Amino acid sequence: MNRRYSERVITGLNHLASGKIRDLYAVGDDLLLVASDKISAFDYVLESEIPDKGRILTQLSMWWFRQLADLVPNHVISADVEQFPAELQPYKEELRGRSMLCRKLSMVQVECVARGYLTGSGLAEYERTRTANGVPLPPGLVDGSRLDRPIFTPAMKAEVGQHDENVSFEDMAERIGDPELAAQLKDLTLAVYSRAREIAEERGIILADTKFEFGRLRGGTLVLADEVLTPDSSRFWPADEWKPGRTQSSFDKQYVRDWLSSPASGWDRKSDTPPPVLPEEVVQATRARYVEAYERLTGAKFD
Ligand SMILES: N#Cc1c(N)ncnc1-c1cnn(Cc2cccc(F)c2)c1
Repeated sequence: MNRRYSERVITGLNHLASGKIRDLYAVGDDLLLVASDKISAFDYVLESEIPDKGRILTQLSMWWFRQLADLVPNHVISADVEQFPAELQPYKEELRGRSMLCRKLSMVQVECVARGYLTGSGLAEYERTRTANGVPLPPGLVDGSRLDRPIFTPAMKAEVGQHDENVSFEDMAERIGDPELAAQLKDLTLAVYSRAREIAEERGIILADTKFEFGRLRGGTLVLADEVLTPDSSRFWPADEWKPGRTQSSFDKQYVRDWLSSPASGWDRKSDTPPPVLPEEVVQATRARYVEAYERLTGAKFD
């Protein structure tokens, strides 16, 4: 396992894997997803942590799973540590609010991305070919353009630390060897994104794009996995600052990006050096943005 994350791993639990921000453990036949307070920016996982980020994003995921339950089943058993198995009870204060006990799935090896707006890797391909994952798009689109209808832009999962490979729908269908499943992934991804985008826009937040992961239960049912519709798996933009033709302001990471890009940080993004520790005021302002996103979307106070 990558040494960088070793200090985060809860010794005594059966650790399976670590992503940049989260850790995965085996608990009997189930899995435990634990979100840290780490934050990434400019493709680096920063040394600084954002207090409560793991709890805020886990509780946001749980809220979205409940909002979407009529559209798609999900893998969550419980996010209440009081209901966790006995072997987890010694760790319950460390796990409280930031962990989800989930059913172990046979994961579909596709990152199911829905885009309602053009930016990032989708924009880069469009600027070269006027397509996104091989899908022709209208002329004249710019960074942040809202698409007439959301598009499905799948990616094949890459090794940790590498970027996923954007592929066409047809290529994805061939590589998973199941055209029916490919069509189901596309339909579900677009339906769930469309519902979530509406909910977010009613609350002044643009859900520009998002990445879903799906897996199958033992009986074959396709369910929504991983975390969903958080600022780590999606691009959240403040709707009142949206202006196509420029880089949009990130709802949650703009303070971090601006400070790291400013002379105050002393950091050169083009250098191979990792970003410096964040000033406390940037940490606290970023925490406040995560709390604001949670409270505006769910209508509940974060406590
Ligand atoms: N969700 C889920 C899931 C499931 N319900 N069943 C089987 N496998 C997974 C699963 C496998 N990789 N990941 C991503 C991942 C990697 C590293 C750390 C993380 F927190 C998360 C998720």
